[in-house]
Amino acid sequence: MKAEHYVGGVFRSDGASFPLIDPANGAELGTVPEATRETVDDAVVAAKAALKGAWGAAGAEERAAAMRRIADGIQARFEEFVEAEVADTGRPRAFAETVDVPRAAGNFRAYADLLYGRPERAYTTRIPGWSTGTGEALSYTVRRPLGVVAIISPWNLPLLLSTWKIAPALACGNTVVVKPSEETPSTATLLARVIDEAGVPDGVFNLVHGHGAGAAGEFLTGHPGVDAIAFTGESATGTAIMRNAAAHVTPVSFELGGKNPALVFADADLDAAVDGTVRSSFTHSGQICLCTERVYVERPVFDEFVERLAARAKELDGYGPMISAEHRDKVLSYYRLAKEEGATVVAGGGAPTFGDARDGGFYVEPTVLTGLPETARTVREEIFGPVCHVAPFDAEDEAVDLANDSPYGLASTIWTTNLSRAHRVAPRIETGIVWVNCWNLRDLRTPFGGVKASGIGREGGEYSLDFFSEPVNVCIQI
Ligand SMILES: NC(=O)c1ccc[n+]([C@@H]2O[C@H](COP(=O)([O-])OP(=O)(O)OC[C@H]3O[C@@H](n4cnc5c(N)ncnc54)[C@H](O)[C@@H]3O)[C@@H](O)[C@H]2O)c1
Ligand SMILES: O=C/C=C/C=C(\O)C(=O)O
Repeated sequence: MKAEHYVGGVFRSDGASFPLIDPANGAELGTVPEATRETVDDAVVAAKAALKGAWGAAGAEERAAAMRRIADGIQARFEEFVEAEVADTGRPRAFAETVDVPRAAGNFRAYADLLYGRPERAYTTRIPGWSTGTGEALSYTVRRPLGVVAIISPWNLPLLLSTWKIAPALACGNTVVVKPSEETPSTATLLARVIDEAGVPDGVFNLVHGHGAGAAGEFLTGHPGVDAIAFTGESATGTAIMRNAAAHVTPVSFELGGKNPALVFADADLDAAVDGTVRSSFTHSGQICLCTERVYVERPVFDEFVERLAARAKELDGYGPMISAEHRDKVLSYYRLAKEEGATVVAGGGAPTFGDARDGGFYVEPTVLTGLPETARTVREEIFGPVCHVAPFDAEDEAVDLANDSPYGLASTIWTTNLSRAHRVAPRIETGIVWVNCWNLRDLRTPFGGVKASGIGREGGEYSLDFFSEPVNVCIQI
């Protein structure tokens, strides 16, 4: 798979290039072109021009039809997408087959359906006898595209998370310039092929590859021609982008980091809670922003929960690597820090050896820790690996306080069979998403996003359409 830029309907690979590394064995997969300031500028200019062309004039039905063709195109190249995502990330094949690729196609279908259901999202209000001016008026609201949207995505769910923004942006009639993570350029390049083949007008979808700080990401988010920025990634990167965007007061939608808590009450179905926490802490080797890194367990079931979770963590096999040597080193540095901070390592805590090609890859062991104070860096900072710290609690209020004592607020999970408790506790947790007796169960129409350092705004269903379009009120005096 050769990574290429796609600008104004043309594939090109100008700029210096950098190597793409297979995280499963450390081998070089190919090279990626690094977009220059000129490449980014060309992309923004092409996107701006496309707003004035056929795409700008297209009705909702036409845009929805184009998005369905894109979904069909992803489906038609299903195998290629799976292979590209597996090669870039080292993730288990089944994960790409059941999550990444179907969800990417699903993102385009979901927003095509939403769009077609309510074509122009126009609301009409006539309120007799009410006006701050003179006489009566008819007001109606039209939704206008924002213009050129910059989409910056991370490496952990490359295709899923970029299409989660591309689809609603296109649904609302915007044009986009996408910069995927430098670690995972391949499925974005394939998507450009699909969009090219789907007959979407030139310049509507543009793709530039490259790094973030001081490079393509920064050139794009600081570009005066960009009308909005949708970003998923680390909270610190969000700060840098916001600073850059401030120069042009560019609106942002941010999905950032987390340090997600799970609360296990003594009345929980313990089998389900253990099973759920194995999934929530270790799926994709903990490299999902929604993964649990803090588990609080009511004291009567604490010992049994820890013992069972640790046993399951030790049995895990077939898991994927960290995305890069650098990220592997970061996660291992937290494993060491945890020990220095006084943790008891009840499972994992190091890097595995396999005796095969994987030893050249970037693997770490699924790890369960206990015994740390809440002030420990290991308990406060996002690690983004297959690791959780488990601590006991004695009362419901204490559990809520522990969950909320974090700079982050993305997702949480409550395990209880007490219905009243579930409803009582859920709204008190300061996270954008609260799951009860489940994890990562996603209805694409629901609001998705975080509070505190975990993000700004919500995406999903109508919430995405609200971000990616601008309500304009038209008032006519009668
Ligand atoms: N809240 C969510 O929905 C969500 C989802 C997935 C991942 N994440 C978070 O993403 C992080 C992991 O992903 P990552 O390591 O790729 O994140 P990252 O912030 O390092 O990079 C994300 C993207 O931003 C670009 N970038 C980096 N610096 C930039 C800059 N100064 N200006 C413009 N662009 C820049 C990168 O090139 C990449 O494309 C974790 O913190 C995780 O929690 C959040
Ligand atoms: O990494 C963070 C985001 C995850 C989102 C999903 O898994 C999803 O939207 O299904």
